[in-house]
This record gives sequence, C-alpha cells and structure tokens, in this order.
Amino acid sequence: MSEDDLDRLVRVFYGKAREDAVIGPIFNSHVSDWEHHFALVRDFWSRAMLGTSRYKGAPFAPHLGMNLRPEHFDRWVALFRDTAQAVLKPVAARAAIRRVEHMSAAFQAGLFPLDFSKQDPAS
Ligand code: HEM
Repeated sequence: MSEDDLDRLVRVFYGKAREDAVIGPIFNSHVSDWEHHFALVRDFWSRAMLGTSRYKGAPFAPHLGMNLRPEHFDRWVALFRDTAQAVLKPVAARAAIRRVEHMSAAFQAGLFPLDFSKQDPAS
C-alpha cells in the first residue's frame, strides 16, 4: 500500500460520502475545505496503515457534537468497505476494513451509552 493508494482511497470515499443521502448532509455542513480534509484524513490513514507520523490529532473528539446516530456509522462503514475493496489490493483492503470496524465500534461505545433498560433483567 502506498501514499498514492491512500490518496485515491480518501478521494473516492469522500466522493461517495458527500453525495450520500444518509451521511452527505453531515459532511457538507461541517467540511468546507475539502482539500484540507482529504490531506488530514490521508495523513490519519498513513499513520494507521504505514506507521508515518504526519497526523498528530486524535480522531474521536471531532465527532462529538455532530448528533451522530448508529445508522450514520453503518452507512459510513458500508461505503468505506465498498471503496476499500474497489481501490486497494485484497490484503490491504481487509486490513483497512478491520481497522474501520474496530474504530466504528469504539466510537459508538464512546458516543452511545448502553441502555440497560433494553437489556434482559439479570436473573
Ligand atoms: C469508524 C468510522 C470513522 C472514522 C475512522 C473517521 C475518521 C475521521 C478522521 C480521522 C477525521 C479527522 C479528525 C481530525 O480532525 O483530526 C474525521 C473527521 C470527520 N468525520 Fe469522521 N470518521 C468516522 C465516522 C464518521 C461518521 C459516521 C461521520 C458522519 C456521518 C463522520 C463525519 C466526520 C466529519 C464531518 C469530520 C470533520 C470534522 C471537522 O473537521 O469539523 N465521521 N473522521
């Protein structure tokens, strides 16, 4: 996997995400400088997949205050999965998808407290 692969991954992914009926409006209301966003997220992926250190941020906090719901994550992950499979070689696609699935679960655990009223009562 190269930096060029990651650039393509990010551009194709956000090309779809911006037009998407479920998550597009959220991106379009929060991101105005798309080239800046592409560079930031490409650097995030480069740190995650290639071990570089240009990305110095922490990705969770920027997602607070967007009123995200579980269905936004489902859609985000589905679009990412399609994009990774189309753009990356199979081994790299699987690695990127596993990371996204893990981050999606971790973000959702942080954003959506478990509702114990919906659990079976302890016996
Ligand atoms: C597991 C899933 C996700 C990953 C891996 C991810 C990754 C990222 C990263 C790395 C950034 C840059 C953070 C920074 O500023 O340092 C970011 C920003 C952003 N993400 Fe996500 N994201 C995920 C889910 C979502 C979802 C579900 C939405 C909404 C539909 C979303 C909307 C945004 C927006 C709007 C920004 C820009 C925030 C801003 O600059 O104001 N993300 N994301």
